[in-house]
Amino acid sequence: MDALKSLVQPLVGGAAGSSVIDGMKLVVLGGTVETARRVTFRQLLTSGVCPPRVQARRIQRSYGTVVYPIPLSLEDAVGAAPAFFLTAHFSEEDYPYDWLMLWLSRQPEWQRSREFETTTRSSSGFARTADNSFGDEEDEDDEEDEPGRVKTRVVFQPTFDTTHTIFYRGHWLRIRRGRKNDGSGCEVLSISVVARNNSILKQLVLQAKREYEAEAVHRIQIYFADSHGSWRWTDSRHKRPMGSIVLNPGVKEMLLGDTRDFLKSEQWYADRGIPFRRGYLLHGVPGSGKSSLIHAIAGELMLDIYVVSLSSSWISDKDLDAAFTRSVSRDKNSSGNPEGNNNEGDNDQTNTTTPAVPSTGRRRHQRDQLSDVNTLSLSGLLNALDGVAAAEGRLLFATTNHLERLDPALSRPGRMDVWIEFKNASKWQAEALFRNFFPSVEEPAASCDGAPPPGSTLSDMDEAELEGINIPSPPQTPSSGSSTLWSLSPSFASSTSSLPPSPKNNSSATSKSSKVLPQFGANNQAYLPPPVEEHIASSQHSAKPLDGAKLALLAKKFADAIPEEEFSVAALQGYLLKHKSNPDKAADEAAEWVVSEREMKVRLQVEKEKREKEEKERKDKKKKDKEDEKKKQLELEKEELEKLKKELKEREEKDKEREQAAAAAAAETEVQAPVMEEAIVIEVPTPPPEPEPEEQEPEPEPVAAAVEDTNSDSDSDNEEEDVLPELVVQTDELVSAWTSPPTGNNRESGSWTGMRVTSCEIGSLFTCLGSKVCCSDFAGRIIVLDIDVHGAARRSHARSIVAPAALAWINRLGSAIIQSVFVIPCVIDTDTMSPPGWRLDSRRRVSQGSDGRITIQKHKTYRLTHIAINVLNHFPVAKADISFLINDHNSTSAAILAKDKTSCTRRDTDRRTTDNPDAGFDRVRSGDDAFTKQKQSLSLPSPSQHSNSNSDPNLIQI
Ligand SMILES: Nc1ncnc2c1ncn2[C@@H]1O[C@H](COP(=O)(O)OP(=O)(O)OP(=O)(O)O)[C@@H](O)[C@H]1O
Repeated sequence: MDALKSLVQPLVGGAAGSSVIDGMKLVVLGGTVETARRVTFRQLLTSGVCPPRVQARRIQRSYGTVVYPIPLSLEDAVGAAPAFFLTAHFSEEDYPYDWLMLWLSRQPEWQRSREFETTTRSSSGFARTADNSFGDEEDEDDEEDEPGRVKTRVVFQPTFDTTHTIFYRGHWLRIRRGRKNDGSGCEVLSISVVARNNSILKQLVLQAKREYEAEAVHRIQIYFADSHGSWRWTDSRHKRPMGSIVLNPGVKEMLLGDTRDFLKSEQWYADRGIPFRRGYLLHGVPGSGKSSLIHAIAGELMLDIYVVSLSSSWISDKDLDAAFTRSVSRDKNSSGNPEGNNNEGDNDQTNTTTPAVPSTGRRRHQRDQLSDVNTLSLSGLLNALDGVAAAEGRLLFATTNHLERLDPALSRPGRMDVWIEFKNASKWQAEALFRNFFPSVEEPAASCDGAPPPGSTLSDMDEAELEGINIPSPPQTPSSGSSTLWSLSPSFASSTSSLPPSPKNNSSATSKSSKVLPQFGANNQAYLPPPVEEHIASSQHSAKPLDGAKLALLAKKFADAIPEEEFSVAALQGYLLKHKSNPDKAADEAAEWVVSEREMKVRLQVEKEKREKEEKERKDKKKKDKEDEKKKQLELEKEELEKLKKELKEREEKDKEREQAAAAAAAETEVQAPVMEEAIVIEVPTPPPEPEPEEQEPEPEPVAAAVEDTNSDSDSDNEEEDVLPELVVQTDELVSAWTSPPTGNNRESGSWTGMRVTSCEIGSLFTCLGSKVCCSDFAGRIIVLDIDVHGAARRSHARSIVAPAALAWINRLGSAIIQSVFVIPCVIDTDTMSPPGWRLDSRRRVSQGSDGRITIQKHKTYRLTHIAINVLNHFPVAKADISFLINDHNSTSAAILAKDKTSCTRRDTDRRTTDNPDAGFDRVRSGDDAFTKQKQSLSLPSPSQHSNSNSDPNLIQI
């Protein structure tokens, strides 16, 4: 200390120096004590006496509590300086960030930052109002005077991760802008201060909030419900003065009185157990001021507007309910930030009296994809309006143009307490509108600055907190301070977005136009100025203020010309806007406008009717054409059916004759070849046979016997089918199986396309095939439709229904491109055999080997036999092209019948043994007596006759 004294003494000298020395003593002493304390503390931490977290907490406690969530890390705790600071962090996802940014933007230290960036972020409140903003140098003068011009203001702000020091109320604040480390990129403002407690930070936040609100007090914030059930800030609008709304006398006053009374009556409602909600239903013609009135009332009551558009594509019961139950209160205990947002839980320390404008960050952090399905139900809407969880303390305005379409449940008292009808403009309204529209020298133009109601004061608490703080313009709060104005309107957005230039703007425009500009030639003496040309005179953008008498006269003239309740106020406003610089013209031409509007209305009506008529005619014609086509199709099908029936009948008769002839022939040859008679039966397939006992097989007789059995007994086949596995396939698979390209060398023989259909309504089968399968897919193929007809259906059914239906389908496909189609309806005698659905018969295989041979494998030969017969007789199939793998005795008949074409193989699985796999194969040679006789008895058509061979009544060949 003496050394220090000796150093300082010469500098300060004498008695004056002693006080300085004392001060320095104090500093050195304080520094020593603090250093000792820190060293001790660090030792405590590093010694591991307690875990770091606990230590950090202890440090936090020992250094005082923080107001806002402060991630006081261990590093902070052991670091040199941060341990002395109280630090508050403000995320851009929360409103205080905006308040503070606005406040900071007004601080000279902030503006003097040597490292700064610029932004034109106009959506955030601070950017609109920041003092350190600048515009285009050249335009600066004009900015004030050009209403409606979109001003692009550029705002200075210090860059990220730089620290700034600002002096505030006797404290140095260390302020740093940074980003969150959680990957969100969210901006964070950190304010640190050396202080004994957090009150200085509290005061700072409150002041920033007040200033922010003072900026926002002349505006209304508009929020829209988004698809996540949250409120999304959409816009901030100037308040609309109540005086600019022209409604029949008393309506506005009543509504305003009612809303004000409601807002004051929370206790009254609570005492009586009535939900503290009030609903207003504004209904009537479009453009009559419903949305405008809501806007004006919101401004008057200092409330924000939350809009739910029921026609949104995404809206669902859940979303609506979520939106309606969000806290959107202006209550001072609420942040105004809808609860349940991303930043839920972050802001329980904030207090607010007005909702603030969310920053771009909040919009940036949008969640999942939007759904685009409107699933809102009436019950969902009713529930949202006054369900158990429905929000209280809100005014709900619903607007509609079609009252009659509303469900009575929706509009009943309790949900919609006050109904107001909006009509087209009366003469009285027309006059008032005219008066409102044009400025008068006597009346000041309607102000839209939304001056706060007198008497609104700061709350006591806030006053106490803010004692001594200089607040530029005190914000206004609603008297009740706890309500929100809601608009349930499909049209609010559109109507509010097209607000006309406000009277304020008009007046400022007027003042600009009336500004005295330097007049060239004003001092001319020799020549008088030429008169202003008419088109120049008429190009003025705003009218000169009129004196009261003239305005009254013009307004009356205008109103006289406007018919009672024929035009909407919006329409009148549109007309007046056209003449906004010329009130005389507006009044004079009103009658003319009415006439032209009427004419246009008539014209539009006529056009509309014409359009509707044409549309109706077109629809009728389309309907009629469709019906005709359907009728035609039905007739065609009916004709075809008739034709087929007739053909079938003829065939049956022929068959009968042939049967009789065959029977006679069989009787004749009974002794020599009893088999023949049996073979005849093959012509008319009947339910499959019971396989003959093995021992009967080798005899020539069993061939016929087996065939006979095929016709007489179907039950055994059914059992067999039941046992055999079936492959279930989807329709598409089936279709693709049908349409898969032919394989191998099949130019001569054609390729086979086989399908077995079970348990399917025949009509739908063909419809399905017709729609799914392209005709060309069948080109060059031999198609076999092997259709099992189930249950009670019998052969006759198969013939009369299935065959014609198939034929009709085949006709539609276009037989030209198809080599041949065989339809083999067969009868199966059970109802329950197959489960419903499409099935591909896995037991049947039609395949073609690499050598071009077609192999058909099937367990029921009688049908196969017929296929074989027809194939062999109708196609120039090369010898040995077709072989049949048949596992029962009837294969013989196929083999025999095919014999003149090829050396057919019959494999009798029953007789095959492991030792000799070929044991079951008999070779039936051409020229066999048995074969010849069978062939004769079947009267099979020769290959040359294939185009019109109808020998088998169960085979329909195209
Ligand atoms: N009664 C009125 N007083 C003042 N201006 C009105 C009135 N009615 C309509 N307007 C003007 O007409 C325009 C449309 O009005 P607004 O959107 O409020 O009508 P709306 O009844 O809500 O129509 P919609 O039912 O089609 O939504 C606004 O620009 C508004 O200024």
